[in-house]
Amino acid sequence: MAHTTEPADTTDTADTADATETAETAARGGTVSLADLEARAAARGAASGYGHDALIVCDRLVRVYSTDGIEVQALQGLDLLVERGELMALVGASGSGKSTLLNILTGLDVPTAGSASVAGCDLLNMDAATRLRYRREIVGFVWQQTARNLLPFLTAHQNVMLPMQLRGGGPGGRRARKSRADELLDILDLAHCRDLRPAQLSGGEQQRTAIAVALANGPDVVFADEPTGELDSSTAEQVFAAFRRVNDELGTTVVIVTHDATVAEEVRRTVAIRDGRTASEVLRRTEVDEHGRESVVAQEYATIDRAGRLQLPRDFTEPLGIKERVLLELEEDHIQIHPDRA
Ligand SMILES: Nc1ncnc2c1ncn2[C@@H]1O[C@H](COP(=O)(O)OP(=O)(O)OP(=O)(O)O)[C@@H](O)[C@H]1O
Repeated sequence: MAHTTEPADTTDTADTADATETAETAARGGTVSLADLEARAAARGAASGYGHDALIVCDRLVRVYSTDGIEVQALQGLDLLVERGELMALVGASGSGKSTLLNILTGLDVPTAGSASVAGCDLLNMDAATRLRYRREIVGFVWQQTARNLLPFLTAHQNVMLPMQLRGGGPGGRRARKSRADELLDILDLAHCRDLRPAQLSGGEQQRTAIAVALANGPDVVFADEPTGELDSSTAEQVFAAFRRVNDELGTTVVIVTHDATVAEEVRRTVAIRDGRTASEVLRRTEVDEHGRESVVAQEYATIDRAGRLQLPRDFTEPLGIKERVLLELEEDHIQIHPDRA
């Protein structure tokens, strides 16, 4: 086990840059206005802020549902950073808060407290027009149910064209839209399905067409909710391969949300959600040994939230009978956690 660290604070560097700039301005005989200083302070704040360069930033996200006077805390201060270009999965058991988080990230719901932004869009403060643009252009979706992804009376090609037509405009007009739809169907190995309707496609072809639809307007990120939930394992493997290709070839960030922990074998980073918080992460990387042999190494990390809390995974605590408290010992380069034997 190891823990993740937060991005290094860049305040010192920014301070030095400010001082240099101020000295240069003085040397040129100029004056530094209050507005200049305020703008620099704001830039410095943004540069050193939590997840300032991440594509998706969830900071202490809370969502409370109130029904008939009963409150359910679906998200309890969830922190999450996703970098641009990642292929990652969010995994959690039923009731852990996955759908609640997904609804917020896709602009369908707003959190009760905390902050969330995707590609610089503040999800708590979007007017109706911005929200519509966000859902059309910034994010793409692939849902578990095909009926939610594809219109049954349109061909695969027409389904991919539709989001571009709804958005309207764009360089090159209809001809450019048609060729983008063909290009996406090609990337997803669906050229042979171009003129077929969803009912004439296999389950895997339908979900790959759904990925092409999600990519039509060139979104920054595609969210996929249990995209392989209705597929057998070999078809599911093809769909994961399609996500990897899209991520590699188009650089689109992909976030897969699922209850199935085996998804960790299909993506580079898996973040586990438990009780409305991010709990741990699995990172996979390829290592090459001295004989040139490649092997995939997966390591599990516990996440430390913004308040400094660390959740220990149940598979670690249960065998040792760890319950209310643990004994901590700080060593030179690590921390030891012992069961409370007092
Ligand atoms: N509209 C709602 N009103 C009241 N409680 C809700 C509502 N939606 C979700 N919840 C509750 O919030 C918690 C998290 O639910 P959520 O649907 O986000 O979990 P999930 O991980 O997506 O589960 P599943 O995989 O079963 O869909 C659960 O306790 C759920 O009962």
